[in-house]
Amino acid sequence: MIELRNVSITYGSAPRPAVSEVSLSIAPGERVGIVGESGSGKSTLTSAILRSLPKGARVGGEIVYDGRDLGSLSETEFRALRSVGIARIPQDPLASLNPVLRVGTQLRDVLRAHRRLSRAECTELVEQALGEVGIPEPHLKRKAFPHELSGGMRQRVLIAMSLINEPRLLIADEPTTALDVTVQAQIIDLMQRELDSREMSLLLITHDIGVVVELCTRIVVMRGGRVLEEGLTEEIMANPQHPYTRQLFAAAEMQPTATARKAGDS
Ligand SMILES: Nc1ncnc2c1ncn2[C@@H]1O[C@H](COP(=O)(O)OP(=O)(O)OP(=O)(O)O)[C@@H](O)[C@H]1O
Repeated sequence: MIELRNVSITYGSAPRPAVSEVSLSIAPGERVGIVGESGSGKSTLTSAILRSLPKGARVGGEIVYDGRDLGSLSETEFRALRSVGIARIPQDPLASLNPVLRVGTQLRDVLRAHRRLSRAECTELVEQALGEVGIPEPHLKRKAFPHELSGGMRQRVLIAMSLINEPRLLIADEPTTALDVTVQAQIIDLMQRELDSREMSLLLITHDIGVVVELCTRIVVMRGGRVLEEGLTEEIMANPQHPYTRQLFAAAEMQPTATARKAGDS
């Protein structure tokens, strides 16, 4: 579905690339997690897929989506492809919602961006989407402004927004980082449920390998702009090759082999 072929990205006049020669493919329905410390190049990679890198950044290699090189599409072609094919859950719910628009209006605008729907149809779909992500009383909450909702509720709204047009690829960039620990667990559960009920691919970006283990079938470990290690989640958990991967497990307070055994037992 999406394939990165030897992708390197350099910002402006930076002396070395932020991302070096990364190759990666995601099949339909596959869930891939990219994990690595701050500065390892994870967000740069997703920005390249979404063509949202700052001016002056140079991208080498190819990013191919459904057989088309994204770099060769016009702005209009890319926008059309993106609105139906690729959606993103951003990192910071508050910064990503418009503070002066009701959440229902923001969801309706996303729906209407590429579908012709009556007002009543929009309202019905918006309420349904809010209900699905566990927002209580969606018929009332759709009229709320973002600041009237808790951080967890706002992240649920963004998840509803990213799913409302049924994308084929969902990109989630640190979707739980801005939330407190209990809410993080609820959002991971919600994402798990939504992923299980849809035929959708996931590219998850995080510094927390625990989140990847919960949600992804495959792990890609990045450091210094390069892929250090890649493999099926259970294989990497059972037998991490690189000391850095073991450090990530330690930072997430997970014992790779012991956790794998526990997961296998259940
Ligand atoms: N707009 C920019 N201009 C110049 N350099 C940048 C820019 N954005 C990121 N970088 C550099 O690119 C490298 C990779 O950063 P990136 O944000 O992709 O890493 P990350 O793994 O996503 O980190 P984080 O988890 O902190 O978001 C870093 O060295 C960073 O300083």
